[in-house]
Amino acid sequence: MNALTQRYTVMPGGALKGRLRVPGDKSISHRAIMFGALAEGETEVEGFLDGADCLATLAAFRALGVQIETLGAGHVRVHGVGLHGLTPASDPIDLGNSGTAMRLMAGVLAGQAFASTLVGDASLSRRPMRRVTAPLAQMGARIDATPEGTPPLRIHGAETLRGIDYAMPMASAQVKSALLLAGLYAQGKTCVTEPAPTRDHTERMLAGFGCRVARDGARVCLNGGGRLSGGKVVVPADISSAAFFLVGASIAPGSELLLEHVGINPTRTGVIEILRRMGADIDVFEPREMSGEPVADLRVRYAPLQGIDIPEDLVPLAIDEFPALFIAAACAQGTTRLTGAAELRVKESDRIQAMADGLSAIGVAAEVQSDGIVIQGADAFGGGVIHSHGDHRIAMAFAMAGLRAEKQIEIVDCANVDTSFPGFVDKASAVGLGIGSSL
Ligand SMILES: O=C(O)C1=C[C@@H](OP(=O)(O)O)[C@@H](O)[C@H](O)C1
Ligand SMILES: C=C(OP(=O)(O)O)C(=O)O
Repeated sequence: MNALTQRYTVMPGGALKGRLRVPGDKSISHRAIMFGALAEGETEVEGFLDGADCLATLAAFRALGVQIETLGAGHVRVHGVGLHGLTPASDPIDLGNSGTAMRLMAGVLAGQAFASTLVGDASLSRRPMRRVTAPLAQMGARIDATPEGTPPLRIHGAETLRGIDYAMPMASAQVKSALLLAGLYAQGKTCVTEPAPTRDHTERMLAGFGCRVARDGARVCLNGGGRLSGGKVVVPADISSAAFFLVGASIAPGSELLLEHVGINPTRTGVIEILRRMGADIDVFEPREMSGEPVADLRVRYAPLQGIDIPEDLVPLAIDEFPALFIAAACAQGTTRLTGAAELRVKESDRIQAMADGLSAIGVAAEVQSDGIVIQGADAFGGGVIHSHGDHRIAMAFAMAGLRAEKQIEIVDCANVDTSFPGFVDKASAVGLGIGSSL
Protein backbone atom coordinates (compact mmCIF):
# COMPACT_ATOMS: atom_id res chain seq x y z
CA MET A 1 0.00 0.00 0.00
CA ASN A 2 1.23 3.48 -0.80
CA ALA A 3 1.32 5.23 2.57
CA LEU A 4 0.96 8.67 1.05
CA THR A 5 -2.17 7.90 -0.89
CA GLN A 6 -4.29 6.25 1.76
CA ARG A 7 -7.00 8.77 2.46
CA TYR A 8 -10.05 9.03 4.65
CA THR A 9 -13.28 10.63 3.53
CA VAL A 10 -15.49 11.72 6.43
CA MET A 11 -19.13 12.68 5.84
CA PRO A 12 -20.38 15.64 7.84
CA GLY A 13 -22.56 15.17 10.92
CA GLY A 14 -23.77 12.07 12.73
CA ALA A 15 -23.51 10.81 16.30
CA LEU A 16 -21.56 8.03 18.05
CA LYS A 17 -23.64 5.32 19.72
CA GLY A 18 -23.16 1.85 21.14
CA ARG A 19 -20.22 0.13 22.75
CA LEU A 20 -16.68 -0.32 21.64
CA ARG A 21 -13.41 -1.86 22.77
CA VAL A 22 -10.47 -0.04 21.21
CA PRO A 23 -7.20 -1.97 20.64
CA GLY A 24 -4.62 -2.68 23.33
CA ASP A 25 -2.46 -0.05 24.97
CA LYS A 26 0.58 0.71 22.82
CA SER A 27 2.94 1.66 25.67
CA ILE A 28 2.10 -1.46 27.68
CA SER A 29 2.27 -3.74 24.61
CA HIS A 30 5.82 -2.58 23.76
CA ARG A 31 6.90 -3.16 27.34
CA ALA A 32 5.25 -6.60 27.57
CA ILE A 33 7.36 -7.81 24.62
CA MET A 34 10.55 -6.18 25.90
CA PHE A 35 10.28 -7.33 29.51
CA GLY A 36 8.99 -10.74 28.44
CA ALA A 37 12.04 -11.16 26.19
CA LEU A 38 14.46 -10.13 28.97
CA ALA A 39 12.75 -12.27 31.61
CA GLU A 40 13.36 -15.87 32.54
CA GLY A 41 10.47 -18.15 31.59
CA GLU A 42 7.44 -17.57 29.41
CA THR A 43 5.34 -14.44 29.22
CA GLU A 44 1.87 -14.69 27.73
CA VAL A 45 0.40 -11.40 26.56
CA GLU A 46 -3.34 -10.96 26.01
CA GLY A 47 -4.83 -7.83 24.50
CA PHE A 48 -1.51 -7.10 22.76
CA LEU A 49 -1.73 -4.26 20.23
CA ASP A 50 -1.23 -5.82 16.79
CA GLY A 51 -0.33 -2.38 15.38
CA ALA A 52 2.76 -1.60 13.35
CA ASP A 53 4.68 0.06 16.23
CA CYS A 54 4.42 -2.90 18.61
CA LEU A 55 4.94 -5.39 15.79
CA ALA A 56 8.23 -3.57 15.09
CA THR A 57 9.26 -4.22 18.71
CA LEU A 58 8.19 -7.86 18.37
CA ALA A 59 10.21 -8.27 15.14
CA ALA A 60 13.20 -6.56 16.78
CA PHE A 61 13.32 -9.09 19.61
CA ARG A 62 12.90 -11.97 17.18
CA ALA A 63 15.90 -10.56 15.30
CA LEU A 64 17.77 -10.57 18.63
CA GLY A 65 17.14 -14.29 19.00
CA VAL A 66 13.94 -14.38 21.07
CA GLN A 67 11.26 -16.89 20.15
CA ILE A 68 7.87 -15.18 20.10
CA GLU A 69 4.74 -17.10 19.11
CA THR A 70 1.66 -15.34 17.80
CA LEU A 71 -1.25 -17.38 19.14
CA GLY A 72 -4.11 -15.34 17.66
CA ALA A 73 -5.34 -11.77 17.48
CA GLY A 74 -3.74 -9.82 20.32
CA HIS A 75 -2.30 -12.97 21.86
CA VAL A 76 1.42 -13.69 21.95
CA ARG A 77 3.77 -15.89 23.93
CA VAL A 78 7.32 -14.70 24.53
CA HIS A 79 9.97 -17.25 25.45
CA GLY A 80 12.21 -15.13 27.63
CA VAL A 81 15.96 -15.49 27.24
CA GLY A 82 16.95 -13.71 30.47
CA LEU A 83 18.80 -10.41 30.75
CA HIS A 84 21.93 -11.84 29.14
CA GLY A 85 20.42 -14.15 26.51
CA LEU A 86 19.94 -11.82 23.52
CA THR A 87 22.07 -12.56 20.45
CA PRO A 88 23.25 -10.04 17.83
CA ALA A 89 20.85 -9.14 15.00
CA SER A 90 22.28 -9.87 11.56
CA ASP A 91 20.89 -6.62 10.04
CA PRO A 92 20.02 -3.12 11.23
CA ILE A 93 16.86 -3.26 13.34
CA ASP A 94 14.03 -1.27 11.72
CA LEU A 95 11.71 0.30 14.27
CA GLY A 96 9.45 1.93 11.69
CA ASN A 97 7.53 4.91 13.08
CA SER A 98 8.01 4.15 16.77
CA GLY A 99 9.80 6.56 19.09
CA THR A 100 9.02 4.35 22.08
CA ALA A 101 10.61 1.31 20.45
CA MET A 102 13.77 3.19 19.48
CA ARG A 103 14.35 4.97 22.77
CA LEU A 104 13.61 1.97 25.01
CA MET A 105 15.62 -0.38 22.83
CA ALA A 106 18.58 2.02 23.01
CA GLY A 107 18.53 1.45 26.77
CA VAL A 108 18.32 -2.32 26.43
CA LEU A 109 20.98 -2.59 23.72
CA ALA A 110 23.45 -0.30 25.53
CA GLY A 111 23.73 -3.10 28.08
CA GLN A 112 24.52 -5.90 25.63
CA ALA A 113 27.87 -7.51 24.87
CA PHE A 114 27.38 -6.89 21.12
CA ALA A 115 26.78 -3.98 18.74
CA SER A 116 23.43 -3.06 17.19
CA THR A 117 22.10 -0.52 14.68
CA LEU A 118 18.63 1.00 15.01
CA VAL A 119 16.91 2.63 12.06
CA GLY A 120 13.43 4.05 11.45
CA ASP A 121 11.15 5.59 8.85
CA ALA A 122 11.34 9.21 7.64
CA SER A 123 9.42 10.54 10.65
CA LEU A 124 11.42 8.58 13.25
CA SER A 125 14.64 9.57 11.47
CA ARG A 126 13.86 13.21 12.32
CA ARG A 127 13.17 12.68 16.01
CA PRO A 128 15.61 13.72 18.75
CA MET A 129 17.62 10.89 20.30
CA ARG A 130 20.18 12.87 22.34
CA ARG A 131 17.71 12.83 25.19
CA VAL A 132 18.58 9.11 25.56
CA THR A 133 22.06 8.89 24.07
CA ALA A 134 23.50 11.63 26.36
CA PRO A 135 22.48 10.05 29.70
CA LEU A 136 23.30 6.56 28.37
CA ALA A 137 26.79 7.88 27.54
CA GLN A 138 27.07 9.09 31.15
CA MET A 139 26.38 5.47 32.13
CA GLY A 140 29.31 4.41 29.94
CA ALA A 141 27.50 3.48 26.72
CA ARG A 142 28.93 4.36 23.31
CA ILE A 143 26.22 5.33 20.83
CA ASP A 144 26.66 7.15 17.52
CA ALA A 145 23.85 9.14 15.91
CA THR A 146 23.80 11.71 13.11
CA PRO A 147 25.39 15.13 13.85
CA GLU A 148 21.83 16.34 14.53
CA GLY A 149 21.38 13.65 17.17
CA THR A 150 18.82 11.73 15.10
CA PRO A 151 18.69 8.06 13.98
CA PRO A 152 20.22 5.80 12.81
CA LEU A 153 21.75 4.84 16.15
CA ARG A 154 24.83 2.69 16.24
CA ILE A 155 25.11 1.17 19.69
CA HIS A 156 28.56 -0.29 20.27
CA GLY A 157 27.72 -2.52 23.23
CA ALA A 158 30.35 -4.43 25.22
CA GLU A 159 30.74 -1.60 27.71
CA THR A 160 30.47 -1.85 31.46
CA LEU A 161 27.60 0.41 32.43
CA ARG A 162 27.44 2.19 35.76
CA GLY A 163 24.36 3.54 37.46
CA ILE A 164 23.76 7.29 37.40
CA ASP A 165 21.47 9.67 39.25
CA TYR A 166 19.84 11.61 36.43
CA ALA A 167 17.50 14.60 36.53
CA MET A 168 15.55 14.57 33.25
CA PRO A 169 15.35 17.96 31.53
CA MET A 170 11.95 17.05 30.01
CA ALA A 171 8.99 15.01 31.26
CA SER A 172 9.54 11.86 29.19
CA ALA A 173 8.51 8.32 30.06
CA GLN A 174 10.59 7.08 27.15
CA VAL A 175 13.79 8.59 28.55
CA LYS A 176 12.97 7.38 32.08
CA SER A 177 12.28 3.87 30.74
CA ALA A 178 15.43 3.74 28.58
CA LEU A 179 17.58 4.61 31.60
CA LEU A 180 15.84 2.13 33.90
CA LEU A 181 16.28 -0.62 31.29
CA ALA A 182 19.98 0.22 30.94
CA GLY A 183 20.07 0.32 34.74
CA LEU A 184 19.18 -3.40 34.81
CA TYR A 185 22.65 -3.97 33.26
CA ALA A 186 24.55 -1.33 35.24
CA GLN A 187 26.77 -1.62 38.26
CA GLY A 188 25.15 -0.03 41.27
CA LYS A 189 22.00 2.02 41.43
CA THR A 190 20.30 3.94 38.59
CA CYS A 191 17.97 6.77 39.57
CA VAL A 192 15.85 9.05 37.38
CA THR A 193 14.10 12.17 38.62
CA GLU A 194 11.22 13.48 36.52
CA PRO A 195 10.30 17.17 36.35
CA ALA A 196 6.61 16.15 36.30
CA PRO A 197 4.90 12.76 36.60
CA THR A 198 4.97 10.72 33.38
CA ARG A 199 3.39 7.37 32.55
CA ASP A 200 4.68 4.74 34.96
CA HIS A 201 4.02 1.52 33.03
CA THR A 202 7.72 0.60 33.14
CA GLU A 203 7.85 0.83 36.92
CA ARG A 204 4.61 -1.14 37.32
CA MET A 205 5.61 -3.88 34.90
CA LEU A 206 9.14 -4.21 36.28
CA ALA A 207 7.62 -4.71 39.72
CA GLY A 208 5.23 -7.31 38.24
CA PHE A 209 8.26 -9.13 36.78
CA GLY A 210 9.88 -9.24 40.22
CA CYS A 211 12.29 -6.30 39.96
CA ARG A 212 12.26 -3.92 42.91
CA VAL A 213 11.74 -0.34 41.78
CA ALA A 214 11.83 2.25 44.56
CA ARG A 215 10.01 5.57 44.20
CA ASP A 216 10.61 8.54 46.43
CA GLY A 217 8.57 11.47 45.19
CA ALA A 218 9.72 12.32 41.68
CA ARG A 219 12.77 10.00 41.89
CA VAL A 220 12.67 6.37 40.84
CA CYS A 221 15.59 3.97 41.38
CA LEU A 222 16.56 0.39 40.71
CA ASN A 223 19.67 -1.70 41.32
CA GLY A 224 21.53 -3.46 38.52
CA GLY A 225 22.32 -7.14 38.56
CA GLY A 226 18.81 -8.45 39.26
CA ARG A 227 16.63 -10.73 37.16
CA LEU A 228 13.14 -10.62 35.73
CA SER A 229 10.65 -13.48 35.82
CA GLY A 230 8.00 -13.89 33.14
CA GLY A 231 4.28 -14.20 33.73
CA LYS A 232 0.98 -13.22 32.22
CA VAL A 233 0.22 -9.68 31.05
CA VAL A 234 -3.33 -8.62 30.21
CA VAL A 235 -3.17 -5.35 28.27
CA PRO A 236 -6.04 -2.88 28.72
CA ALA A 237 -7.56 -0.95 25.82
CA ASP A 238 -5.51 2.15 25.03
CA ILE A 239 -6.88 5.36 26.56
CA SER A 240 -4.98 7.24 23.84
CA SER A 241 -7.11 5.46 21.22
CA ALA A 242 -10.26 5.80 23.34
CA ALA A 243 -9.56 9.56 23.44
CA PHE A 244 -10.76 10.04 19.85
CA PHE A 245 -14.11 8.56 20.82
CA LEU A 246 -14.29 10.51 24.09
CA VAL A 247 -13.92 13.65 22.00
CA GLY A 248 -16.16 12.46 19.14
CA ALA A 249 -19.06 11.58 21.45
CA SER A 250 -18.60 14.78 23.46
CA ILE A 251 -18.91 17.03 20.39
CA ALA A 252 -21.67 15.20 18.46
CA PRO A 253 -25.22 15.86 19.72
CA GLY A 254 -27.15 12.66 20.43
CA SER A 255 -24.03 10.59 21.17
CA GLU A 256 -23.74 8.00 23.92
CA LEU A 257 -20.88 5.52 23.86
CA LEU A 258 -19.52 2.90 26.22
CA LEU A 259 -15.77 2.34 25.90
CA GLU A 260 -14.87 -1.00 27.40
CA HIS A 261 -11.88 -2.12 29.44
CA VAL A 262 -9.91 1.12 29.10
CA GLY A 263 -6.65 1.61 30.99
CA ILE A 264 -7.13 4.42 33.51
CA ASN A 265 -3.65 4.59 35.00
CA PRO A 266 -3.62 8.04 36.69
CA THR A 267 -0.50 8.97 34.71
CA ARG A 268 -2.62 8.66 31.53
CA THR A 269 -6.00 10.14 32.45
CA GLY A 270 -5.27 13.80 31.75
CA VAL A 271 -7.63 13.61 28.76
CA ILE A 272 -10.60 12.76 31.00
CA GLU A 273 -9.69 15.53 33.44
CA ILE A 274 -9.28 18.14 30.66
CA LEU A 275 -12.51 17.14 28.91
CA ARG A 276 -14.43 17.22 32.20
CA ARG A 277 -13.10 20.71 32.93
CA MET A 278 -14.46 21.68 29.49
CA GLY A 279 -17.87 20.34 30.52
CA ALA A 280 -17.77 16.80 29.10
CA ASP A 281 -20.09 14.11 30.47
CA ILE A 282 -17.81 11.13 31.17
CA ASP A 283 -18.51 8.44 33.77
CA VAL A 284 -16.12 5.77 34.97
CA PHE A 285 -17.70 2.37 35.72
CA GLU A 286 -16.41 -0.77 37.40
CA PRO A 287 -12.86 0.25 38.14
CA ARG A 288 -10.70 -2.87 38.48
CA GLU A 289 -7.03 -3.85 38.28
CA MET A 290 -5.42 -6.13 35.69
CA SER A 291 -1.71 -6.98 35.57
CA GLY A 292 -0.93 -4.11 37.92
CA GLU A 293 -2.79 -1.50 35.83
CA PRO A 294 -6.14 0.14 36.67
CA VAL A 295 -8.89 -0.49 34.11
CA ALA A 296 -12.54 0.65 33.80
CA ASP A 297 -15.42 1.12 31.38
CA LEU A 298 -16.02 4.71 30.31
CA ARG A 299 -19.39 6.12 29.33
CA VAL A 300 -19.38 9.36 27.38
CA ARG A 301 -22.41 11.37 26.32
CA TYR A 302 -22.71 14.53 24.26
CA ALA A 303 -22.37 17.74 26.27
CA PRO A 304 -21.76 21.35 25.27
CA LEU A 305 -18.10 22.20 25.87
CA GLN A 306 -16.44 25.43 27.00
CA GLY A 307 -12.91 26.57 26.20
CA ILE A 308 -10.42 26.51 29.10
CA ASP A 309 -6.82 27.32 29.95
CA ILE A 310 -5.31 23.86 30.18
CA PRO A 311 -3.32 23.52 33.42
CA GLU A 312 0.33 22.79 32.60
CA ASP A 313 0.54 20.00 35.17
CA LEU A 314 -1.96 18.02 33.08
CA VAL A 315 0.17 18.22 29.91
CA PRO A 316 2.38 15.13 30.43
CA LEU A 317 -0.69 13.19 31.59
CA ALA A 318 -2.44 13.81 28.26
CA ILE A 319 0.58 14.23 25.98
CA ASP A 320 -0.67 12.05 23.10
CA GLU A 321 -4.27 13.24 23.36
CA PHE A 322 -3.78 16.87 22.31
CA PRO A 323 -4.63 16.38 18.64
CA ALA A 324 -8.02 15.01 19.77
CA LEU A 325 -8.36 17.68 22.47
CA PHE A 326 -7.75 20.44 19.90
CA ILE A 327 -10.81 19.17 18.01
CA ALA A 328 -12.80 19.40 21.27
CA ALA A 329 -11.49 22.98 21.63
CA ALA A 330 -12.58 23.79 18.07
CA CYS A 331 -16.13 22.73 19.01
CA ALA A 332 -16.16 24.48 22.41
CA GLN A 333 -17.61 27.85 23.22
CA GLY A 334 -14.82 30.40 23.73
CA THR A 335 -11.06 30.13 23.74
CA THR A 336 -8.83 27.20 24.73
CA ARG A 337 -5.21 27.91 25.57
CA LEU A 338 -2.43 25.34 25.82
CA THR A 339 1.05 26.21 27.12
CA GLY A 340 3.99 24.12 28.35
CA ALA A 341 3.57 21.60 25.54
CA ALA A 342 6.72 22.10 23.40
CA GLU A 343 7.16 18.29 23.41
CA LEU A 344 4.27 18.13 20.93
CA ARG A 345 6.63 19.55 18.33
CA VAL A 346 8.88 16.45 18.37
CA LYS A 347 6.32 13.67 18.02
CA GLU A 348 5.56 11.78 14.79
CA SER A 349 4.93 15.25 13.32
CA ASP A 350 5.08 18.76 14.76
CA ARG A 351 1.62 18.31 16.26
CA ILE A 352 1.12 21.99 17.09
CA GLN A 353 1.80 23.13 13.53
CA ALA A 354 0.07 20.16 11.84
CA MET A 355 -3.09 20.67 13.92
CA ALA A 356 -3.08 24.47 13.43
CA ASP A 357 -2.76 24.00 9.66
CA GLY A 358 -5.58 21.47 9.61
CA LEU A 359 -7.82 23.62 11.80
CA SER A 360 -7.35 26.63 9.53
CA ALA A 361 -8.11 24.43 6.51
CA ILE A 362 -11.60 23.76 7.95
CA GLY A 363 -12.08 27.37 9.07
CA VAL A 364 -11.18 27.24 12.78
CA ALA A 365 -8.90 30.02 14.08
CA ALA A 366 -5.77 28.66 15.74
CA GLU A 367 -2.73 30.68 16.78
CA VAL A 368 0.52 28.77 17.05
CA GLN A 369 2.88 29.50 19.95
CA SER A 370 6.31 28.09 20.65
CA ASP A 371 5.05 25.76 23.38
CA GLY A 372 1.34 25.56 22.67
CA ILE A 373 -1.64 26.90 20.80
CA VAL A 374 -4.68 29.16 21.22
CA ILE A 375 -7.86 27.85 19.60
CA GLN A 376 -11.07 29.86 19.13
CA GLY A 377 -14.09 27.60 19.38
CA ALA A 378 -16.37 27.88 16.35
CA ASP A 379 -20.17 27.52 16.25
CA ALA A 380 -19.80 25.92 12.87
CA PHE A 381 -16.97 24.99 10.52
CA GLY A 382 -16.70 23.64 7.03
CA GLY A 383 -14.79 20.79 5.46
CA GLY A 384 -11.59 20.66 3.50
CA VAL A 385 -8.48 18.65 2.80
CA ILE A 386 -6.26 17.85 5.77
CA HIS A 387 -2.67 16.66 5.62
CA SER A 388 -1.92 14.28 8.46
CA HIS A 389 1.84 14.43 7.77
CA GLY A 390 1.84 10.66 8.22
CA ASP A 391 0.88 11.15 11.87
CA HIS A 392 -1.74 8.66 13.09
CA ARG A 393 -3.09 10.95 15.77
CA ILE A 394 -3.56 13.93 13.43
CA ALA A 395 -5.50 11.69 11.03
CA MET A 396 -7.81 10.26 13.71
CA ALA A 397 -8.38 13.66 15.35
CA PHE A 398 -9.63 15.21 12.10
CA ALA A 399 -11.76 12.13 11.40
CA MET A 400 -13.70 13.04 14.58
CA ALA A 401 -14.00 16.67 13.46
CA GLY A 402 -16.28 15.37 10.69
CA LEU A 403 -19.01 14.86 13.31
CA ARG A 404 -19.38 18.64 13.61
CA ALA A 405 -18.29 19.74 10.13
CA GLU A 406 -20.78 21.15 7.63
CA LYS A 407 -18.96 19.67 4.64
CA GLN A 408 -16.93 16.59 3.89
CA ILE A 409 -13.42 16.31 5.34
CA GLU A 410 -10.72 14.52 3.34
CA ILE A 411 -7.63 13.41 5.21
CA VAL A 412 -4.56 12.36 3.25
CA ASP A 413 -1.58 10.21 4.27
CA CYS A 414 -3.45 8.01 6.75
CA ALA A 415 -1.65 4.65 6.50
CA ASN A 416 0.17 5.21 9.78
CA VAL A 417 -3.10 5.00 11.72
CA ASP A 418 -2.18 1.33 11.70
CA THR A 419 0.76 2.08 14.04
CA SER A 420 -1.58 2.53 17.01
CA PHE A 421 -5.13 1.73 15.89
CA PRO A 422 -5.48 -1.08 13.34
CA GLY A 423 -9.13 -1.33 12.27
CA PHE A 424 -9.90 2.30 13.09
CA VAL A 425 -12.15 2.87 10.07
CA ASP A 426 -14.27 -0.23 10.74
CA LYS A 427 -14.54 0.39 14.48
CA ALA A 428 -15.40 4.07 14.01
CA SER A 429 -17.98 3.26 11.30
CA ALA A 430 -19.60 0.63 13.52
CA VAL A 431 -20.44 3.27 16.15
CA GLY A 432 -21.70 5.85 13.64
CA LEU A 433 -18.83 7.84 12.12
CA GLY A 434 -19.41 8.35 8.39
CA ILE A 435 -15.88 7.40 7.39
CA GLY A 436 -14.46 5.52 4.42
CA SER A 437 -10.89 4.93 3.29
CA SER A 438 -9.44 4.69 -0.19
CA LEU A 439 -6.05 4.47 -1.81
O1 LIG B 1 6.78 5.69 27.16
C1 LIG B 1 5.89 5.61 26.29
O2 LIG B 1 5.36 4.53 25.98
C2 LIG B 1 5.46 6.86 25.63
C3 LIG B 1 5.82 8.07 26.15
C4 LIG B 1 5.45 9.36 25.55
O3 LIG B 1 6.59 9.89 24.88
P1 LIG B 1 7.70 10.81 25.62
O4 LIG B 1 8.43 9.98 26.58
O5 LIG B 1 8.57 11.30 24.49
O6 LIG B 1 6.92 11.91 26.26
C5 LIG B 1 4.33 9.21 24.54
O7 LIG B 1 4.23 10.39 23.78
C6 LIG B 1 4.52 8.03 23.65
O8 LIG B 1 3.42 7.89 22.77
C7 LIG B 1 4.60 6.75 24.44
C1 LIG C 1 4.30 9.88 20.33
C2 LIG C 1 3.78 8.70 20.04
O1 LIG C 1 4.47 7.52 19.89
P1 LIG C 1 6.03 7.24 19.75
O2 LIG C 1 6.79 8.31 20.49
O3 LIG C 1 6.22 5.87 20.32
O4 LIG C 1 6.35 7.25 18.27
C3 LIG C 1 2.30 8.54 19.91
O5 LIG C 1 1.85 7.38 19.76
O6 LIG C 1 1.54 9.53 19.95
